[in-house]
Amino acid sequence: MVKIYRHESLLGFFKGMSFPIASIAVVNSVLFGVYSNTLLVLTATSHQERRAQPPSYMHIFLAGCTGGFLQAYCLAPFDLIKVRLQNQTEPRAQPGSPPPRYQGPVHCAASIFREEGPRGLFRGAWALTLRDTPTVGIYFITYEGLCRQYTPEGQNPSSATVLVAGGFAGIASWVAATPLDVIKSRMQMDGLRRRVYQGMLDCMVSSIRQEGLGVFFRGVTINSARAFPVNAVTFLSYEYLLRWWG
Ligand SMILES: CN(C)C(=N)NCCC[C@H](N)C(=O)O
Repeated sequence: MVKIYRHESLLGFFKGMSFPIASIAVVNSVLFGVYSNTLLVLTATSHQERRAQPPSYMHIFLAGCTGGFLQAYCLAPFDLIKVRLQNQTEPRAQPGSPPPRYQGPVHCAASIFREEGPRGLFRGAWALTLRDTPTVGIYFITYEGLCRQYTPEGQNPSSATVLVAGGFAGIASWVAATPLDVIKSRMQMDGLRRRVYQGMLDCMVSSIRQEGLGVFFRGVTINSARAFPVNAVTFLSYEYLLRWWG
């Protein structure tokens, strides 16, 4: 934090934020929409009926994985732009210094499109899909498991339970996702100047060789600290919106 502040001032902490904000509504709608509808197909029970007839953990996991798989494709271009902007560490343009490579999210998207073609916007999408498919399954299983544990049978979970279960679901899924998150971000940065990795496996092997197994847990603390409040609020909104409109 001190280094970012010294090098890039307060603005450094907000780098690449506009795109995630623009994408978050779309990506979460796809995730929760696909999850709910897959569960509906698998169990033939609506959200309201699910408290009386809880779905099995296998159905919850499968519905979560389906949601994770489909959301990864919507997320891929937004996530790529965020990673490219966050890794651009030149200080803000000063008089006389050359402008940064990407001048903002739209310029970044246009440059990738021009230089690498439409497929360039999906660089790292495979790693993202592998990261999100199982870990979103874990996300929903943790949430449901904790809610059931702390809610009397047949009742809706209280707001406090939803907040805590949502927060821990976020942490559990991010702990599981961090190894592939590291690889995904390296694949997304690869090709910016020259290609370093032959593919995902090569990226994993050379990362372990150069930095040891600890590389797979880089960023896990900050990911978890962010995951708790974000996912507590996400699940609270989801539960309340479904109760009002369901
Ligand atoms: C890659 N992982 C861990 C997940 N996709 N988890 C489920 C949703 C996470 C939530 N949108 C968040 O940004 O924390």
